[in-house]
This record gives sequence, C-alpha cells and structure tokens, in this order.
Amino acid sequence: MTDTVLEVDNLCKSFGGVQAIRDLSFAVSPGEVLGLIGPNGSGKSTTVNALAGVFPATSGRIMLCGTQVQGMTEHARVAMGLARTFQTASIFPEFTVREQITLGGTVTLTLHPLASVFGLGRHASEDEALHERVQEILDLTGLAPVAEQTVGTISSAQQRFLMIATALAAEPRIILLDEPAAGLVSHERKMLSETIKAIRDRGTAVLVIEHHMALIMEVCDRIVVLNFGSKIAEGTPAEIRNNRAVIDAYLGEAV
Ligand SMILES: Nc1ncnc2c1ncn2[C@@H]1O[C@H](COP(=O)(O)OP(=O)(O)OP(=O)(O)O)[C@@H](O)[C@H]1O
Repeated sequence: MTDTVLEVDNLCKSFGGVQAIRDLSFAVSPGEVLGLIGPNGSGKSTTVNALAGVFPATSGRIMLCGTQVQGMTEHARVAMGLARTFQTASIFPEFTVREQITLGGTVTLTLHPLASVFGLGRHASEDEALHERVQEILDLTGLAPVAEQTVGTISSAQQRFLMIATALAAEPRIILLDEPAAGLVSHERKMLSETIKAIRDRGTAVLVIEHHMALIMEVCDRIVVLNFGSKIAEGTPAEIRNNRAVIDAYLGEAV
C-alpha cells in the first residue's frame, strides 16, 4: 500500500499482566478520517500513546509514511509527520494564541523556536512561510478573532481548538485527536466537526478517539472499534452502527 500515511500491524502493548492492546492492525490514508472507538479501558489511549511514541509497543509494527517508527522518540515522529492533541489542554498561558501556534510550527524549521515566535529568525523565507501557515490555521480553526489574546484569557473550548491548531502548525501528514469534543457544547461540536472536515480536505489524515457518537458518525470515513484491547469491527459509520457485536459491546440500541 503506497498511499498509506499510517499502517499499524499486529500492535500489542502490555502493562505488566494487563494486555491493553492485542494484535491491532489498521491503516489510514491521506485525507481520510478514521475513528477509534470503544468502551472505557478498551485500549484507545494506549493505541494513541504507542503511535505517538510515549512508550514503546510490546510488539508489532508502526509504519509512518512508509518508514518504521519503532524506537523513534516522540519528537522524531512529529518531525516525520505525526502530530497529536491531548485530552487536557497543555498551553503557555502567557503566550498569545498566535505565538503558541507559531511555536507548534517550529518543529519544521531550522532556527530556534523562540527566535521565530519573537520575529528574530535569520531564515527569513521559512519564517515567513510559517507565519502565513499560522494565519491559515487561525482561520481554519476559528481562532483568528482571538489571535492576539493571551492563551490564559481564551475560553476552554477555544483552548481545545488551540491544541488542534498547534498540532496542525507542525504540518503533519496525520493528526491524532484524543477526545477533542470533551467539554464542548453543541455549537462548539459543530465547529469541531467542520474543522475536522477542513483538515481532511487539505489532505491531512485524521485519527480521532471520541466518545461522542454523533460526532464520530458524522466526521469519520471509517471506524475501528476496540473491546478489551482487540479490534472487534472496522467499517463505515453505517456498517458500524448496524454491527451486532459493536451494539452489544459499546453502542447499545440508541445510536
Ligand atoms: N500506564 C498504565 N499502566 C497500567 N495499566 C494501564 C496503563 N495505561 C492503561 N492501562 C490499562 O490498559 C487498558 C486500556 O486503557 P486505555 O486507557 O488505553 O483505554 P481507553 O479505551 O483509552 O479508555 P478511556 O475511554 O476510559 O479513556 C486498561 O485496562 C487500563 O487500565
């Protein structure tokens, strides 16, 4: 498969006696939104952490844009095109929104991160390209109106969009979104689904973990379902919604 951003083969992760992921395999293509769903404790966060390099997988293979990334640091994986957000916002409250996003983009530059944030870059052309990219991301994530506000003064919902914006600034080939809708109200979730679709439309792959099923069913092209660390189903939202094993393990009859 040459047209694959991320390919996961027989991934396993154990914590002592707990097998958190068992023989998990799936692939994500450019411009595709893949949902990873399942009950609490089914292995979703463990999967994202293993992909991002927070800890090594126990066995199996992770291919990012055709390169095996086992053993690589988190930072190396970001530089190779894998970015992520976290369930909790990690921010610099004294930075402006624009500065924090710019900092997220400096992983692709050769100059010092803070040199770019404070306009001290010696590499003027790449610095200028980054500033253009940051403006595009501010527009895409709806953060342009608060671009010059300090991060500590924006709403918690805007901080969640800022996490996505900061990850996007690294120009990822794939972005991993860990429960992006947590704490958002209805109109903010609508903005989130529009943002996810806009990211996909730029050709960036998206892997999204989420408990909010209406959002998952709306934005995902395909869904992988985990239960007790194993994949129990994979398919389109319509297929997953009607899958008896998924209904029994997770969805119930209401979706
Ligand atoms: N660092 C750890 N040490 C020991 N066990 C862990 C660790 N991290 C996760 N686990 C266990 O691995 C299993 C999978 O947990 P994980 O957090 O990946 O599930 P999840 O699907 O993300 O759950 P949730 O929806 O509640 O976030 C659980 O049994 C959990 O207790």
